[in-house]
This record gives sequence, structure tokens and C-alpha cells, in this order.
Amino acid sequence: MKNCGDLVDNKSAIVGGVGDMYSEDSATLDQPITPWTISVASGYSLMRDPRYNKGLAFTEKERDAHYLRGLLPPVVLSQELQEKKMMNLIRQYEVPLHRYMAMIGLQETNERLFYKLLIDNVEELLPVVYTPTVGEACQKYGSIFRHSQGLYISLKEKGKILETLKNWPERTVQVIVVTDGERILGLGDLGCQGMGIPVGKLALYTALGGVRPSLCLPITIDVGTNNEKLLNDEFYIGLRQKRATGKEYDELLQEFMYAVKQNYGEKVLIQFEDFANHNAFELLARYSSSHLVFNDDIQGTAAVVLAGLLSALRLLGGTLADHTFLFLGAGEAGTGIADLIALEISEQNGKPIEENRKNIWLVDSKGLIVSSRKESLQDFKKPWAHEHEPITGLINAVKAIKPTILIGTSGVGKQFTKETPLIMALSNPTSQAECTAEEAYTWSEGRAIFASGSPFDPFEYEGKTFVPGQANNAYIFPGFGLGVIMAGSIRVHNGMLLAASKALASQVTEEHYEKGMIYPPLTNIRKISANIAAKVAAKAYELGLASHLPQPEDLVESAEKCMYSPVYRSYL
Ligand SMILES: NC(=O)C1=CN([C@@H]2O[C@H](COP(=O)(O)OP(=O)(O)OC[C@H]3O[C@@H](n4cnc5c(N)ncnc54)[C@H](OP(=O)(O)O)[C@@H]3O)[C@@H](O)[C@H]2O)C=CC1
Ligand SMILES: CC(=O)C(=O)O
Ligand SMILES: [Mg+2]
Repeated sequence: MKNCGDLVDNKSAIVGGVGDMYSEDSATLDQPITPWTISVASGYSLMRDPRYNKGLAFTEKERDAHYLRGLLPPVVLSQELQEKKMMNLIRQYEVPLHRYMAMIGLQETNERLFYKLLIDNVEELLPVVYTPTVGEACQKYGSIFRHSQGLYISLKEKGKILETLKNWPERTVQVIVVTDGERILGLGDLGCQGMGIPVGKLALYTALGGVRPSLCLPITIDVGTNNEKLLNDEFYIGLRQKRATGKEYDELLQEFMYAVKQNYGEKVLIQFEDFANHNAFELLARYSSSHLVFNDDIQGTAAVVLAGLLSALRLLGGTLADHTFLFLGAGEAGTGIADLIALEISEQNGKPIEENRKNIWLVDSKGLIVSSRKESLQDFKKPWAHEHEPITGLINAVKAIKPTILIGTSGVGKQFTKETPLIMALSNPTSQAECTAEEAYTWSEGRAIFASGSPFDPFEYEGKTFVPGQANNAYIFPGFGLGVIMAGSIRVHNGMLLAASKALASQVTEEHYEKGMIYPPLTNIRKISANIAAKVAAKAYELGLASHLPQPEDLVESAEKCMYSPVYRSYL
């Protein structure tokens, strides 16, 4: 294959491709020439450039060669010592938001050190840069705002979106994560302050999936907010107006989608994130035949939950078709997961998907979704309107449906009060989880398998320690995206989602099962992502969607070679 590798140690020479003047980066698959069109900073500006800054790790020779002498104190530290020092510092902050701010501060000053910390301490730092803390950060984004990250496209940019995209310093972009801030985790409409989500998701693309930071672009579309608290907040960073809807919204989104394609080409992956469901399903449907689009909340979540189910079945026995599913919440996550489960059952038993939907039930804020409600239901709920008398309330639905698998996707905390063999409380952040790990294990007297969207600590019940799984799309989208990029896939297909699910499930071992885990530990996430990427890419080749030909022989090896390494490069 063409070289898409990053160098893993700072002594290596460039492996093919086109290198930059610091021998730092070689060209990636989609990057046949170096994107550097501007001169490279030296001296003071080099130290102020987060992508190249090494702080006290600049060597004596580098200090001489790049006019840094005197600009740094005499000591030269290794990257490992810098990492140790930063981790010590971060651990001293007791308030999670302070840890978040320290991490963002590091990302803004020394990008490689930021990623080294995140990769080496993934279990500890994921809850800081991602859920749950990123939720609080978005709520307070205006107050803690220091340096701008990502690109803001507001109604003010209407008619000028292409020009706005050109202001972004990178000419080559492979992944865009975009939100309009209307459904940020389970915290609702946070308007422009939703930017924390694309920034956090893309940090995971790099740390967990190895997509290099320069190829990642976080975008927030600001069409206003209906959040009165934010509209009245003097530190709010967005447009101070109610949300634009209908034609005005659609036109802005259309201009955005076409400008992205024009500026970055056909193969930029556009990941929709935390849009409200009244826009999310439509955007995905509208652009999936013209753009490479992926909705993480609908599709990524579906793949991670299906993986958890496939892996749990090895513990519970039986097949998916033997189970009765009940979802609390029938939005993007709920119906997205339900759809993928039904699709997988159809692949397994060959029956039509409509038939296999019958064992899958969903409850929304008005009660069980049943056929008598069909007329008034949003389109994405209609396939789930089964014959049944109307039922309100989760408890009544549980009594009537008797689920063996209960999945919370309501965005509302503290909802589950019933024992079930497999419980997934997916809503984020932690405050919105439908139940806690302690509740799940205590109610079921240690029998339930439990997984949640945001992390819970291991819980000891009657002498046995249970490790809750983190059913979060973070397991899927970084590897999935890497697979799409590696193959140069031009579209996302459900078959690729199923492949990602199975790749994740296959990495759960007996040792994990003994601890009640249905997901592999996040400590191995880069290996997991490489395996997911390989299966996703293989599926893209099989489906004829891949454009990077010929297909590499060993896709896992290719994925690993593609991955960004945060180790400092030598600038000599
Ligand atoms: N773990 C993970 O990886 C992921 C977790 N999530 C989390 O899942 C949650 C939901 O996200 P998403 O599906 O996109 O949101 P949506 O807004 O699309 O869906 C929420 C659903 O919950 C229903 N609901 C709200 N309140 C209640 C209630 N009191 N009782 C019953 N149902 C209720 C809504 O009902 P109605 O339709 O009647 O309004 C709606 O069907 C969020 O907290 C999000 O953070 C999302 C994606 C990934
Ligand atoms: C995890 C995620 O994507 C969400 O909660 O929206
Ligand atoms: Mg999301």
C-alpha cells in the first residue's frame, strides 16, 4: 500500500511519502504531497506552535538550530518526564472541570504531549476530556473559553461558508465532526457551546484511532439556541437568537455540506454529532447518497451496543432472537440500536427485518410505542409501533413486555427500578444514567450484566468485584473512521457497522467475562481500533466501496502503520 504511516520513533527516517522539513510527517494515503505551504516557525514562534512545540524537551542541538537558546531554562527534559510532571499536576486538581481545563491548556500548547498523556493514561483521562466532564465543560464553555478551537459556522457566514472553510489552516482534512449543539449528551440545547463535543470526539479520533490531528476538523454550526439560560448568560459565545428552523436551517446545512465537499473532496468523513433527532435522521438520509456521512449517535452507538450484546450472549447463552428487548428512549440512540439489532438477527435467521423487529419494544416520553399511536409518531419510530394496548410508564411496560434486555437511551437519569439480566444505561453524562452500577448489581443480587455510557467504578457485591462496561460509541467511531479512511471508502454501509460490532465483540476474552465485562478494557483501545478498522476496511473492499486499490494484504498491519504516534520528532 502507499505509505500512510506515521513514524513511531524519532530516530526513524521518513518511510516513503513526502516529508516535512522537520522529518516529522510523511504523506498519508490521501495526502500525496506535503500540505505545508507556509514557512515553518522557528525560535519564539516555534515554541508557541502547539503542533511542534516540545517545551523543555527541545534538545541542546535543537535549541541552537532553531533560535531557542535563552528562551527556555537550561534543563532538558525527556518527554516521559514531562508526561510524569503533567500527570502529577492534573491529579492534584480535585475538580473535574479543572482537570479538563488543564488538558485543553496542554492541547493548545503542546499537542504531542497532550496525546501522549491521553494515549498512555486512557482510562484515567477519557472521563476528563470526554464524558462526563466534557458535558460540564460545554455547559460552562463561555466562562472557561480561552483560545478558540475548531471552526464556527453561524448564520452570519451564510453565503460565505466556502470562504470560511478556507480560513482553516489545514488544506487536507479527513474527518469532520460537526454539531449544531441542539442535543448535547443528555444535557439538551447548549447552542454554540456544544463545540466541546466535536473537539473531544476528534481528540479521541487521534488518541484512540490514530488519525493524525492535522487531518481532523471540529465544526459547530450556530443557528441560535432555545436555551434561555444561555441566551441570558453574558459569557455565552454564540448567536443570541432563537434557533433558525425550516428553510433557513436547511439552506445553511446544504451550503455547508456542499462547501465541505468542494473544499476537501469526496472522501472527507463527516460525522454528525449531537444534533436533535428532528434533524439528525433527515440529515443522514438526505446526504448519505451524496456524501460520506456517519451519525455517531445513531450508527456508532448502535454498533457499540450490538457488540456488547453479542459478547454478553457468550455469557448468557442463546441468540439475539431468543431475547426480548425494551428500550427506554426512542430517539437516535434507541431506534438506531434497535435497527441494527434487528438487522443482525435477520442476517442470522434469514427472516425479514419486519418480523425480527417484533421482539424489540421502545418506550418514549408518552409510553410504549404501539400501533394505535402510529399516526402521531415521528417516522423513525413508526417501524416499532407493534400491536399492543397503550401503556404508560416504564414499570408498566416492563411488567407487560417482560424484557430480558433493558436499554436506557432516554437522556433522563434514575429511571430504572427493575432487575433484568442485562442492563445498559447509556445516557450521558453520569448524572443522566438511567441507573448506577451499584443499583444494577444490588437489585439483581449480582446477577445482572451492566454497562453504561459514562464510566462507573468497579463495584464490590458480596465479596465479588464487578467491572461495569462502558457502552460508549468511543469504542467504535475512532476505529470505524480509520477503517473508512484507510480503504478510501466513498460511503458508509450498514455492513460496515456490523463488521465493526463483531470486531469489537471478538476482542472480549474469558478473563474479561470472569469480571462481568462485556467490552475489552480501554487500555488496549488502539489495538482494538486497529482491528475494527481492518474489518471495516475489509467490508468496504468487499462491498466495492473502497477507492484505495489494491487492497493491502494485511489490513491490521496497515491500520497500525497508519496510526499517529505522539512521540516527539527530531527537528534536526
Ligand atoms: N453511550 C453512548 O455511546 C451514547 C449515549 N447517548 C445518550 O443517550 C441519550 C439519548 O440520546 P438520543 O437518543 O440521541 O436522544 P433523543 O432526544 O433522540 O431521544 C431521547 C428519547 O428519550 C425519550 N424520553 C425522554 N424522556 C423520557 C422519559 N422520562 N421517559 C421515557 N422516555 C423519555 C424521548 O421521548 P420523546 O421521543 O417522546 O421525546 C426520546 O424518544 C443521551 O443522554 C445521550 O447522551 C447517545 C448516543 C451515544
Ligand atoms: C456518547 C455520545 O455520543 C453521546 O452521549 O451523545
Ligand atoms: Mg453524541
